[in-house]
Amino acid sequence: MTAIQVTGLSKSHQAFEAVKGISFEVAEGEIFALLGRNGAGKTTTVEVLAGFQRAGGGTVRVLGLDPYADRAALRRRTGIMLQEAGFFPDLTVAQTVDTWRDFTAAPRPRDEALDLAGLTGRAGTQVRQLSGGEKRRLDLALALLGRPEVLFLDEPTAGMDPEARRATWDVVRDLAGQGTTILLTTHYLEEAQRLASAMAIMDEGVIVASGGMAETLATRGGRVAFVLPAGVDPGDLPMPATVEGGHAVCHAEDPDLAAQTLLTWAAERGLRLAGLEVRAATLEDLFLDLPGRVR
Ligand SMILES: Nc1ncnc2c1ncn2[C@@H]1O[C@H](COP(=O)(O)OP(=O)(O)OP(=O)(O)O)[C@@H](O)[C@H]1O
Repeated sequence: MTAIQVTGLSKSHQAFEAVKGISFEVAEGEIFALLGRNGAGKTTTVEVLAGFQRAGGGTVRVLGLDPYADRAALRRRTGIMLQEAGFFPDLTVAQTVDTWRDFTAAPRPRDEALDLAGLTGRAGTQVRQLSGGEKRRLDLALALLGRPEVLFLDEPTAGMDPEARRATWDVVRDLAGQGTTILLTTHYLEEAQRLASAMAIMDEGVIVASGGMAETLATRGGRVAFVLPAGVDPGDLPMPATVEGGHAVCHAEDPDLAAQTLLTWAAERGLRLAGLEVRAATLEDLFLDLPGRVR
């Protein structure tokens, strides 16, 4: 079933059209990444989906409801983690969660929410003493309190260290595994690639690429890189290559086959391909290939 449906959505801030007629769907239980450089229109889209702003044009449905007109009904079924959390700095983490629990129907127990967000050891800490990444975790704990069916995460791991980021990925995956639909925005392409099964890349208010993550990347082939052996001219290689910092890079539809061809070619000449790296296309490759280098 479709959990989020966006059809021809547009939204202006005063005279500025931040979102210009975008369409996409997110299936129930799916993790969907909305990507794009600063100012692309991601947060505006999330704010419309969360019912904070009314759609300017087009239609938006979340769990079959209009997020703006039906926001009271949807608030009980959705969770949101926005970029700027408005916490009370003097409250402790536990007090903050308890305050939010009072406003949440059938909330999770405080300890469960803190545990999910990796904040168990910080329950007694004042919010003002939390690091930036810990504040993001507190935000996540609050977004999870109501066991939402749909969760909006706007840059959920910004400022987190690699360990906290990975722990958050596990939480997000577990939630999706339990059927929660998750729409996230992120500037960490590795995060999007690891977590999301579908994505849309926005630029200046429009979607410039979208589709299933694995399918989209599979159509882009991959690359083989190695240290260009001394005395070898890139033109001598059995396939076109670019040279970046002494490394030859060959793009190929089938990178494994390309690596075999290169290794055979090298063996016949008694050459070694040091630092050989074979990999499928990444989301970063996709971004770099987009017109105008969307980032
Ligand atoms: N309240 C507002 N008033 C006027 N312009 C706004 C407002 N909110 C956003 N904008 C503009 O709309 C455009 C889209 O902003 P938005 O926050 O949706 O982008 P984003 O893709 O989320 O960017 P980022 O990655 O930096 O968070 C930007 O050019 C921004 O300056």
